[in-house]
Amino acid sequence: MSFTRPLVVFGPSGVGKGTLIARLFGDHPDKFGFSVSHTTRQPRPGETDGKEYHFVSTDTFKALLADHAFIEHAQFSANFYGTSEPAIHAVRESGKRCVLDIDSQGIRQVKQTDLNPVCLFISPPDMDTLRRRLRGRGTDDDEAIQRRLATALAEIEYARQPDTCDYVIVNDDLDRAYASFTKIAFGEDVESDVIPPLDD
Ligand SMILES: Nc1ncnc2c1ncn2[C@@H]1O[C@H](COP(=O)(O)OP(=O)(O)OP(=O)(O)O)[C@@H](O)[C@H]1O
Repeated sequence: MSFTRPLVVFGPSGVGKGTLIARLFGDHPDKFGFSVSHTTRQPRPGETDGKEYHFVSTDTFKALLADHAFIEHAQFSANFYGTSEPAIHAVRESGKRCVLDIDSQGIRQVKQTDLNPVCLFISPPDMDTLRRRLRGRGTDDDEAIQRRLATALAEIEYARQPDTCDYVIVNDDLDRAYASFTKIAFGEDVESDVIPPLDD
């Protein structure tokens, strides 16, 4: 029964992962959830430890990191963020399916745990569409877009390796992609798309 397995969604920046996940969470708030990350940043007013984040000191974070507690971690400005295996299990224990939006580095690590994730690659129909979505989103300057596109090529290459993906969805038409995404999220066995050439 794949509904209980964490759903790992990955794909190049700007392909539409966040859009699909936000729509799924909006439509089914009681069925899906993100895991609660650890962070060294200070709580903002209204934030509760264990709810938005597990707030920890830098020393504690580094000790957890040394103990291989995180399946992925990142640093943004001076703050560390990490996703722990127990935090992912906790989502399932609350009766929801855990959805993870992580990069290929994180996936390699998740695959080494006993989390047994379902891996879903969201592919652009072509690279020109990806470029246009990144520009259209308006959150990055040209240099940042170039960096995201360079990283995209590595993510796509990883996705093409045998045994990386359980499913592929080409995010061409959003409603079509979302219909497949919903089925996979609910554990239905759908026919996977094929990653296009992406050589433009
Ligand atoms: N099928 C689609 N057709 C047209 N535009 C889309 C489609 N899917 C997403 N978009 C648009 O593309 C842009 C990028 O989408 P989004 O931010 O969800 O990407 P992402 O994969 O989550 O990126 P990141 O990894 O950088 O967070 C957004 O402006 C979004 O509205």
